[in-house]
Amino acid sequence: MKNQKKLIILTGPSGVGKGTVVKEILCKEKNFWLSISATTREPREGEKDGENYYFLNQEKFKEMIEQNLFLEWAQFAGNYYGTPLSSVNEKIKKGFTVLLEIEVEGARQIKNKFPNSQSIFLLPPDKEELERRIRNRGTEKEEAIKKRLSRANYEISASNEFDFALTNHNVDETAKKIIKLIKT
Ligand SMILES: Nc1nc2c(ncn2[C@@H]2O[C@H](COP(=O)(O)OP(=O)(O)O)[C@@H](O)[C@H]2O)c(=O)[nH]1
Ligand SMILES: Nc1ncnc2c1ncn2[C@@H]1O[C@H](COP(=O)(O)OP(=O)(O)O)[C@@H](O)[C@H]1O
Repeated sequence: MKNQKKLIILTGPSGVGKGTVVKEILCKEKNFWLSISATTREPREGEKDGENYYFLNQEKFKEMIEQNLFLEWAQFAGNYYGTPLSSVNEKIKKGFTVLLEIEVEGARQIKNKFPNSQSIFLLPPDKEELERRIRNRGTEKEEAIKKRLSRANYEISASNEFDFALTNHNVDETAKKIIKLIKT
């Protein structure tokens, strides 16, 4: 992968608004492409295989790890998540700016492998707002919410490891700021 500047990492705690902001960015920028990750977590209502994620069982996920088919992978809140290598390579070759919406461990792996990639950490306005956003989203059971919130402290404390840290107050403004960072 030569043009690593076209590889953008968007990270930050669960519920901060990564997915929402990425959607807004993709609406505004037609030359950007969001990598579709593989995961062992159960699909949420309305999520489609091959669209939101590739939903795999653990056996298949581990097989892919052994075959070196992931650019990075990590465990998060009891499940595996990973970025499939081949589609990212293909899109970069075609000239797309590739976005990876991933948690902190995977973000570190990408930073180490591709020093020219750009990394952006999204922060919540405060902890109470983060919890409100996760709860109001209404997609998780209490146990999964607790796991995500307890992980959030650790993730937020890693925010200074990344190239930029932005507070996600407003979706449209955050999307615009990220596009500007990527393009300058
Ligand atoms: N390392 C890594 N993390 C991922 C990947 N795909 C998604 N994630 C992250 O895994 C975490 C959990 O994702 P998800 O279960 O969809 O929950 P949500 O963040 O609460 O919407 C989030 O921080 C995602 O950004 C991936 O391919 N690799
Ligand atoms: N700037 C914002 N202000 C208020 N609510 C937001 C904002 N960004 C995202 N949200 C809401 O917060 C919840 C979590 O957002 P989501 O994009 O799923 O987060 P993540 O992908 O980081 O887990 C969603 O219900 C979303 O609509």
